[in-house]
Amino acid sequence: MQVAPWLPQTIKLVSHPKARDQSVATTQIKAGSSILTTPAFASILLDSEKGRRCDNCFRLPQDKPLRRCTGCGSYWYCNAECQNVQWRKHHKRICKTINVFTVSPGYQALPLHEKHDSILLSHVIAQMSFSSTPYSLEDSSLTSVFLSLLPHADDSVTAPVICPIKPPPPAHLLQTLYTRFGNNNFAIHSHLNTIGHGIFPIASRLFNHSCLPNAAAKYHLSPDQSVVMEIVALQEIQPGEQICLPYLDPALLQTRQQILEISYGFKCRCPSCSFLNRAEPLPEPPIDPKELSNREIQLRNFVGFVLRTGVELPKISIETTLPALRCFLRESYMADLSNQFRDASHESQYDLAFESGITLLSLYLLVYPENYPQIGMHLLELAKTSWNRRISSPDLPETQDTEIKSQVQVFLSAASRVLTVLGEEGDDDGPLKEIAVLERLLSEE
Ligand SMILES: C[S@@+](CC[C@H](N)C(=O)[O-])C[C@H]1O[C@@H](n2cnc3c(N)ncnc32)[C@H](O)[C@@H]1O
Repeated sequence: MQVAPWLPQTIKLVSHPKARDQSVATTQIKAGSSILTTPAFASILLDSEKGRRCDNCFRLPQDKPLRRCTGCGSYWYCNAECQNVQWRKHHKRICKTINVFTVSPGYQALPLHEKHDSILLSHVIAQMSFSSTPYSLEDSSLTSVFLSLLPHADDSVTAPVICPIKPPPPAHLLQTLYTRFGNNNFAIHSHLNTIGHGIFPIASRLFNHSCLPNAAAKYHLSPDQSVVMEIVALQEIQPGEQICLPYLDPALLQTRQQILEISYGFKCRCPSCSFLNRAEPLPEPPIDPKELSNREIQLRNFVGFVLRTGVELPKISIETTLPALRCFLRESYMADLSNQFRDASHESQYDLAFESGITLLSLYLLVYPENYPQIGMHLLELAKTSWNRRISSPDLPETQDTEIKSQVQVFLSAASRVLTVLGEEGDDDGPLKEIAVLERLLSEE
């Protein structure tokens, strides 16, 4: 069988009973290794990021303010290079029409996510119009891989209106492209904040979903370039093992199965979903505050995060959750706990923040797979909370101060260990840099 030129050597495609194909490792892949690096076929910034970031490379302004396209005033760039790259890629075809289009009733009537889809589809069509044979389906390898992707299971999805482009595309092309959007496109993020949407056809072709993924996507924002996606192994992957990505946040414990069915057209059978289905109906968390607090202590002991320097994070699977603790496997409980931790940290209620923060960490360790970035980001938040407690109480007795200082160190080293697996990504000043600054300040004391 001929091997596609874009297939990384560490992967082979084999058939999957429900998802056409699956990618399996041909060799052992170490945690933190790069599995695939692939450029965006097309991308758009979220509305909320327009004017804040460069429309080409998605970077925040560096030393000078962004320059606005003088033609339409609706696209912003860091410099002439980025503007030229995007002009040649698609902007030349839409610069004159985009403003009239985005105030038109047809565009205005679209819900926000379809507005994003409409602009992304406009970018794809503008790109394809530049070909020597406009709208050729074999135009480039990314075009043909994109068109080979599985369409959305619901064939009633209809393409939104797009910006007028000359020459006009054949009507069926919009629909052919759009039926691949919902179940294939990616949210582009920087340090877990979504900043845009993009089409990365090779990654879509290769990776199925799991709520316990062994790999994750990160994005590189480099000067004068479109966004590049990198898929990184979160754990050691054995030869023959399927490589999966999370299509959504696995902490959406109750809604994720429905979202996967509606948006992606499949029932998730990962070990975590199978366990949750078996565990239904979940018991309610205790109403009595004392009883709730005791049960939370039981949860923290069960997961076994111990605040000792150099401690390894416990490896624990959701499937082992004791019946009495299953009441906590609710996304609403996790959301409330996360708000409680954030509010208590902001309001300097450090005991409450510490307790809810450790309970939340215990749940993250149960729900997310090993080295999942959310775990590392939360450990960094815990470190910052303990840090703030120290600096806001200069008169703490020395033993207590030493204890909190060592807490900060443990949280920082655990955060660093987790986040180093995914590595640097997104905007320049990321969590790994923050950790390095805090570690330096601690060591200089
Ligand atoms: C991004 S594509 C994945 C690539 C696909 N395996 C292929 O051969 O092109 C997403 C589609 O793959 C299928 N899929 C992905 N993960 C799945 C899973 N865990 N179980 C069943 N189907 C899945 C669904 O049809 C989904 O809409």
